[in-house]
Amino acid sequence: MINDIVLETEALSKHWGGIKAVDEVSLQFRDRLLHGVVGPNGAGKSTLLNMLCGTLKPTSGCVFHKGQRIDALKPWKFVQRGIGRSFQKTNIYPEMTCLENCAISAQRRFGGNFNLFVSRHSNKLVRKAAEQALAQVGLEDRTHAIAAEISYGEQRQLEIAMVLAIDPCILLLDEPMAGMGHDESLRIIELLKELKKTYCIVLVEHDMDAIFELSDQLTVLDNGRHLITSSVDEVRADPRVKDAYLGAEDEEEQTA
Ligand SMILES: Nc1ncnc2c1ncn2[C@@H]1O[C@H](COP(=O)(O)OP(=O)(O)OP(=O)(O)O)[C@@H](O)[C@H]1O
Repeated sequence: MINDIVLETEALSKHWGGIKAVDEVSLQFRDRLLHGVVGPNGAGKSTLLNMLCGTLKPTSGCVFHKGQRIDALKPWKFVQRGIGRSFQKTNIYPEMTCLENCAISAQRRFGGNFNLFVSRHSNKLVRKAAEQALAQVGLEDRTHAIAAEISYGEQRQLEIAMVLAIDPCILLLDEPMAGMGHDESLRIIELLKELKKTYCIVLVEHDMDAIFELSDQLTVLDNGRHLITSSVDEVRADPRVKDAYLGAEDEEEQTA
C-alpha cells in the first residue's frame, strides 16, 4: 500500500507555563487531501500550525515529514522541504507589487538572500515561480499591481500565492477566509477545491460552512486536546463536538 502520509505529529505538545496550548496531539496529514482543523477560540489551532511549520518548537513530542523527524530543524529547512504556511493576519508587503511579493517567497525556496537579481538564472527561476503562483490563484492580471491597492479578498489570494511560490507540497493555511465577504469566501473555497487535488492542505478556519464543504478529514481541538478526527459527517454528529462549542458559548455569555 502506498504510504500517503506526508506530515505526522506524535504526542505533540506546547506548554506556556501552566497553559497547555497543545497537549499530546497525534495527527496524520495525507497527500492530496484537505484536513480541516477547528475548535473554539484558544483551542490551540495556530499553535499547532506554528509547530507544523517549524516556527515554534514543541515542548515535547515529534513532527515527521515523510517519515523523517523534523521538529528540531530550523524554519527555513521546513520551507526547503516544501512546507508552506500562510498567516491569520495579512502578511504581505503592501508597498510592493504582487509579483515582488511572490518573488520574495520564491527566493526562500531557491535559497540565497533577498537580493532578487543575484544572477540571471536564479532571477529567471524566481520570476517564473512567482508568475506561476499568481496564475494558480487567478491573480495573473494583478501581476504588477501594488499589493496595498488590490482588494482585501485579492490580498488574501495573494497570500496563498506567496505560499505556492515556495513550490510546496504541504500548505498550512491559517484562516484564509477571515474578514471576507460571501463572494470573496466562495472564490477561496473554489480555489482550495482546486489546490487540494495537488497538495496536502491543513486548513484552520472559523467559517464552518467552508470547512464542512472542503474537508476530507476534520480534526476538532478543544483546550489543546485532540477531541476527534474523522469525516465531516461523523464529526458533526459527535456529541463531544457540540459540547465543546456550546461550552465555549456558555462561557462567553457568562463573561459578557
Ligand atoms: N506566545 C504565547 N504565550 C503564552 N500563551 C500563548 C502564546 N500563544 C498562544 N498562547 C495561548 O495558547 C492557547 C492556544 O492559543 P492558539 O492561538 O493556538 O489558539 P487558537 O485555537 O488558534 O485560537 P483562535 O481561534 O482564537 O485563533 C491560548 O490559551 C493562548 O492564550
